[in-house]
Amino acid sequence: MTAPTSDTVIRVGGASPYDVVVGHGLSGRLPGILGDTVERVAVLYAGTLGALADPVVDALVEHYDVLALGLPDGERAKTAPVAADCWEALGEAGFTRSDAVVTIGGGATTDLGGFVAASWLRGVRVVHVPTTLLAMVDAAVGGKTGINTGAGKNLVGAFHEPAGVLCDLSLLESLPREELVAGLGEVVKCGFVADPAILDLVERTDPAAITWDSAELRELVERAVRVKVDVVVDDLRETGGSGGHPGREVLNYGHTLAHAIERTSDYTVRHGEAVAIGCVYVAELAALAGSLPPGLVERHRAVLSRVGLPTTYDAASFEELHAAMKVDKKARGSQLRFVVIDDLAAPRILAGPREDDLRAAYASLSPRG
Ligand SMILES: NC(=O)c1ccc[n+]([C@@H]2O[C@H](COP(=O)([O-])OP(=O)(O)OC[C@H]3O[C@@H](n4cnc5c(N)ncnc54)[C@H](O)[C@@H]3O)[C@@H](O)[C@H]2O)c1
Ligand SMILES: O=C(O)C(=O)C[C@@H](O)[C@H](O)[C@H](O)COP(=O)(O)O
Ligand SMILES: [Zn+2]
Repeated sequence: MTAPTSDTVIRVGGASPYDVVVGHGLSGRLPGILGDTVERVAVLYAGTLGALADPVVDALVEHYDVLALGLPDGERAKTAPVAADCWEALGEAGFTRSDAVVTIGGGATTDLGGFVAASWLRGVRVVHVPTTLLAMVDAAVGGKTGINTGAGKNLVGAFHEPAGVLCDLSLLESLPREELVAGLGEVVKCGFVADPAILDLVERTDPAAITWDSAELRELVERAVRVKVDVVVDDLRETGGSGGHPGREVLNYGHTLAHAIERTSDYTVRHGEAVAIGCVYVAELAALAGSLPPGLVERHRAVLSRVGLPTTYDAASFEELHAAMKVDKKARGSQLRFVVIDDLAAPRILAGPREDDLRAAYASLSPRG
């Protein structure tokens, strides 16, 4: 299949509407999004990705005073000292409320850069240019920003919606295969909680054919972005859904265990890989609670492993992971809460599952039990 050449514009409604654009070669759209009241633009980019950031900076210097700030790679960017360095640089350059931030990188960069934009002068405009599949379908969209602390993942942050998101699929050409596969973890998550057509597409496509320039990848990106957009327009700040739907928390499917795995592995396990393991875990938990048929648990394993994602884990004991899960933001007091599904696209919250079930679900995917 050949991907369409025109851009797809997905509108995110709400109090501060913006567009997520999916296409190829999109940096020319930046001035139109930033507007002509902006004088200075800070480009916060993953320092290893200078070759991707340079053309964007070149396009911006024709219109603005540009401050380019290279960040540590990956999760090492999501720390308080890195945010503080950015605040210092913005202060020295005299950034005001009419100036703006552009982020270029994966989800770690958009999370850190989004947080800097949210906190500088209590909020300046930010446009995200995601360079990983995961950041295109998830991290750059929806306004969640944040950093990690010693106590856990994403524990400090803010909701700060971008002024625009440019998903330039051509930027994925240099993305290592294992990073593209990690992004599919969040895509498949969207398939289970909201859009089963994603699962059908992944199951009928040769995984090797899911490449940066394929029509299949583009359809997966657009479908996953629409899932996220539909959720965040109704529950931007994660205060809850209606009619039994978990609201924005649905996007946290698989994330309670995932974040515990990331933290206890010192972030050596990729986020998307941890999400894959976490999705199998909550499927097992839902089956133990009697709500998810065994066939759907196996479908989790099959579709995730088909694209090369892990569905087992043995690098930590249940006790270590259980302790780490307690700092999850969905927890209330000492009660853990999980997003589970009762069927495809039928999510709900499972509050306070029995510790025996938590342990048994882990034993089903780990020899460490
Ligand atoms: N805010 C949200 O809503 C949200 C949603 C999902 C995930 N996240 C966060 O996103 C982070 C994970 O994001 P990620 O998977 O993009 O990881 P990442 O940002 O760590 O990037 C992964 C690696 O890919 C490299 N890379 C990025 N783009 C590249 C390209 N085009 N070519 C070559 N190499 C490239 C990076 O340098 C890095 O080494 C986690 O911190 C997670 O918590 C946030
Ligand atoms: O946007 C959301 O809401 C999500 O939960 C998307 C997740 O994929 C993402 O990993 C997010 O950063 C997790 O948020 P957290 O609140 O659990 O830290
Ligand atoms: Zn995630």
